[in-house]
Amino acid sequence: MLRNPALKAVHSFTRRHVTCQVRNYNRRALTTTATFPDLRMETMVQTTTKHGMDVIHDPLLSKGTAFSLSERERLGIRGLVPPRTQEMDKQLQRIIRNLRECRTPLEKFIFMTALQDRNETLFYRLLIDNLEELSQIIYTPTVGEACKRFHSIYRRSRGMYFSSIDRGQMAAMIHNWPHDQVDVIVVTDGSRVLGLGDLGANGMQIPIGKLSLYVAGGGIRPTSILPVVLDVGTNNEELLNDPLYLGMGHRRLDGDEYYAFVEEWVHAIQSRYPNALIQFEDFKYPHAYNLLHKYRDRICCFNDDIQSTSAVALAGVLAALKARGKPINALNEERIVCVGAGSAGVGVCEGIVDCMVEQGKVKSREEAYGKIWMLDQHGLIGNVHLGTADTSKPMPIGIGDRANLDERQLCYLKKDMRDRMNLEEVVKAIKPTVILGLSGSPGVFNEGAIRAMAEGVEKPVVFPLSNPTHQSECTAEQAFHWTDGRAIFASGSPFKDVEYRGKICKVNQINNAMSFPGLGLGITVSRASRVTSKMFMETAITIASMASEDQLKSGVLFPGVGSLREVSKEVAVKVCEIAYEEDLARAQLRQGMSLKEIVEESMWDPEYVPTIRIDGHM
Ligand SMILES: O=C([O-])CC(=O)C(=O)O
Ligand SMILES: [Mg+2]
Repeated sequence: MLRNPALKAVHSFTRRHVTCQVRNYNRRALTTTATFPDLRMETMVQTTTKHGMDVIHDPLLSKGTAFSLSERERLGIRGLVPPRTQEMDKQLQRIIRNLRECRTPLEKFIFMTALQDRNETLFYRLLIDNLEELSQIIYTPTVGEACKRFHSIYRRSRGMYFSSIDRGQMAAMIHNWPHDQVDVIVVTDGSRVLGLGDLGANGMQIPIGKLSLYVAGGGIRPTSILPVVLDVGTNNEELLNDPLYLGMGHRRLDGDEYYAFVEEWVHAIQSRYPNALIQFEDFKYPHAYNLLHKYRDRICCFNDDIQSTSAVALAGVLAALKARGKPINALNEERIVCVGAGSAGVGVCEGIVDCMVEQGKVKSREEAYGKIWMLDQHGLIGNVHLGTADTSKPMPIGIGDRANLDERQLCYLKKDMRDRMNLEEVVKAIKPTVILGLSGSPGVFNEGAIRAMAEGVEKPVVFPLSNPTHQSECTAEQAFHWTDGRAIFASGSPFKDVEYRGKICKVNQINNAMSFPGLGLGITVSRASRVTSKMFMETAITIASMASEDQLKSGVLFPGVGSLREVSKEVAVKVCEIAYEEDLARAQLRQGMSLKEIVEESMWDPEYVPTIRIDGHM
């Protein structure tokens, strides 16, 4: 039956499919070698039951103008695309030329989305080959603008929406998703999108953008990802009053109703995809923490804004110690100011505290809390009994209410300092060595504060981490000018390097994108059942060790987003190691292969593979 050498080749790769496929083509007398000139002994193939226009309109199958003649023949699309078969490099030339003609980042975003909707292989090739430039379009910062405008630039559906009208139906609905294998799910309720606040269902662009980076940076398969919005309503008046808004037109569910909604969704996911990693994204404080606390020991999940941001910020601080010529286990010698007390602020500080405790140079957790001064939108979390500082000019930072501080935030309360001191007062009083911005409030790192900081330390570590760019606590230019070019600088969104008095001052980007694709890859490869704190701490240490001595000296803390695949590989290997060490891995290790080889081999690379049609009744 398998006389044809090409069919034998396929047979050795996907026995089940090809045996069936042979039957199929036998019936149509298409078993000559000529039908499969593109298949060789070692050829990878993808199979489909689709035919004709359905192939062309499926972005996971479509190759646009790159279908070979024999593929056109066997997929029933002969004559349905222009006659010349165009290799991928030619397609890329055309795409790049068109992309360059887009005038604004948002136009580029719309262009990239359209490409993703037509041909995912080409989309990911383009993205991977131009990661530094294009991650700024499909991800931070442009994705922020795209979220705000989601309901007006909406073209085609992607991902799944679970909304308040779906209660009681979610377990059935999850079966509408077309793929049986899902490895990574990114879910948001749109309540705190980047530093932009409540954007309701418009937040969908965030899971889509994050998952595109999972594929491009972490080598996860595009068929194995699922972006999700939990549409529990919105409190954004502008959206509620906009007749074109696409989400539910009621205010947010809260309290028990909210948690019951999420619980039903988790059950639905678990019923179909029990092994999938769930990334909670852009949930407002304290829901973000409460959900993490509820689910982290029950399912394979993490919160990106709390845990990944924490890992990358810690990586940045550790690398900054190295750049200053200090050992990385001297974290306890730093004095750290954190502006922002929401999920990211508290998450980052907890990661630093965990690390100080792990390094063994503090006697207690309390001592570690003492090295961090936290400010919320009213100023320092200090001692009300000592009086409150001038509140006539409240700091415009963060969301939330000073009166609602919880036990996580109160750990940082400074008993010996007045409550609500402003940033400059705090800086003058404690002379910090590191200042972190996780406030979502632009400009809060003001000149007075940063100049005062620079007086007390040779190389001030200035990390305004809020996103997107216009929410940053200060600009790179400001940081270098106010510190005479001495700052070690990193921001959440990209800035260009700054020239200051003839010297090029290096800008780093500390974004959780450096962490989550590698983490997801490690979890997927090892089939870890849980995501643990150790995985994040080791991720931080791994990333912090990636820059060379020379790079550190020049102010580069670690490789940029352009090297995301290399960073992700290292992180994934570490995460796998921990998964096996902690006895959480469910994948069998393969004999004779190192973890690094297994990770490398499992990374998906966008290239066209021959497509063959199979019988739908397999
Ligand atoms: O999306 C980003 O660029 C980083 C992030 O998670 C956030 O700011 O919420
Ligand atoms: Mg986020």
